[in-house]
Amino acid sequence: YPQPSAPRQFHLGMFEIGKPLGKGKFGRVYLAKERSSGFICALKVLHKNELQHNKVEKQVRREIEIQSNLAHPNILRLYGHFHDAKRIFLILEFAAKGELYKHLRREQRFPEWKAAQYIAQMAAALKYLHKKHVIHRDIKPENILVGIHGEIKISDFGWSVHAPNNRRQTMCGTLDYLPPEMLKGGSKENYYSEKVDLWSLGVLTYEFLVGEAPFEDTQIMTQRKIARGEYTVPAFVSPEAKDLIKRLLVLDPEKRIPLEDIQQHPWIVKHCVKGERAYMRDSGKMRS
Ligand SMILES: COCCOc1ccc2cc1OCC(=O)N(C)CCCNCc1c[nH]c3ncnc(c13)N2
Repeated sequence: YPQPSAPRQFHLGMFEIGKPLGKGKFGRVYLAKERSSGFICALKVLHKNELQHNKVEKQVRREIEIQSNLAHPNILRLYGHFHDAKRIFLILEFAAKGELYKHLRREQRFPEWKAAQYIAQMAAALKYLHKKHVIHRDIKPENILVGIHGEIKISDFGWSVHAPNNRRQTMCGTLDYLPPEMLKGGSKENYYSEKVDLWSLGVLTYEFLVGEAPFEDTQIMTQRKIARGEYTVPAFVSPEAKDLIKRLLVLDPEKRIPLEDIQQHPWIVKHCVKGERAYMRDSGKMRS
C-alpha cells in the first residue's frame, strides 16, 4: 500500500481539491491530490457545528480512532485527519469505482461469480476487523466502495464499536440489515457480539443475488420477519448460494457459520479459487 510519506501534521494548503465525489449525511467528499507527493486521495469535509448539532462528534471521533488503526485491502484506509476553526478533514484512500450500491442498482443484481467474490472479500475484511475486536454493525451496500481493480472496500465506520458491547444505540436508516438480537428490547442481557456482522453478511449476500433485501417490507413487517428469520429465496438462486445464506441468517448468533468456514464454503470455493486449481477444475483434469 503506497504510504504517503507526508509529515504527521496535515493542513488544507497541502492539497489540491478536485471534483466532488458525493454528499453524505454529515459532509461532502472530494477527490484530492497531496501537492508535494502527487498522492491521489479522497478528502471528506465535516462541519463541526453540524456534528455538534446532530450530537455525533463522539461517534465521528470513535470512527476516526478505529479507522486510523486499520490497514486491509478491503477496508477503506484513513491516512490521517486535521481540522481548522470550522471543519474536520479526513484524508482517505480514493476508491476509483465509487459506491457499490450504485453498481447494484444499475445491474439490478450481481451474477453469482461476482457476488461470491465480493462476499469472500467482505469475509476477509470482517475476519480482520473481528481479530481486532471491532464490530462494524452497519454492513450494507451503501457503506461499500469499489477500488480501481473492482475490489470492494468497507467505508463508513460510524456505527463500529469495540466488542464486547451491550450499549444500545438509537438506530436510524433501514432496519433491513439489523440482526434479531439487536432488535430485541429488554435490559442488559441483550448483549451482542461480532456475530451481528455475520447476519448482515447474510443479508448482503441475499441482496447481491436477488437485488433486494430478504426482509424488505413495511417497518413493522420487516421487524417481525427478522425476529422470526422468515424469508424466501427465488428459484434462480443456486442451491450453494442458498445454503450459505441459510447458514448466515440464523437467529441464534452462536449458530451462524464462522468467518473461517465461509472461505471453505462450496459456493465461495466454486467461484473464488484462483489459478492452477481453477484451470485444473475447468479443464476437467480434476474431479470437481
Ligand atoms: C464520517 O465519515 C467517515 C468516512 O465516510 C466516508 C468516507 C469516504 C467516502 C464516503 C464516506 O461516507 C459516506 C459519504 O460521505 N457519502 C455517501 C457521500 C460520498 C460518497 N463517496 C463516494 C466516493 C467515491 N470514491 C470514493 N473514494 C473514497 N471515499 C469515498 C468515495 N467516499
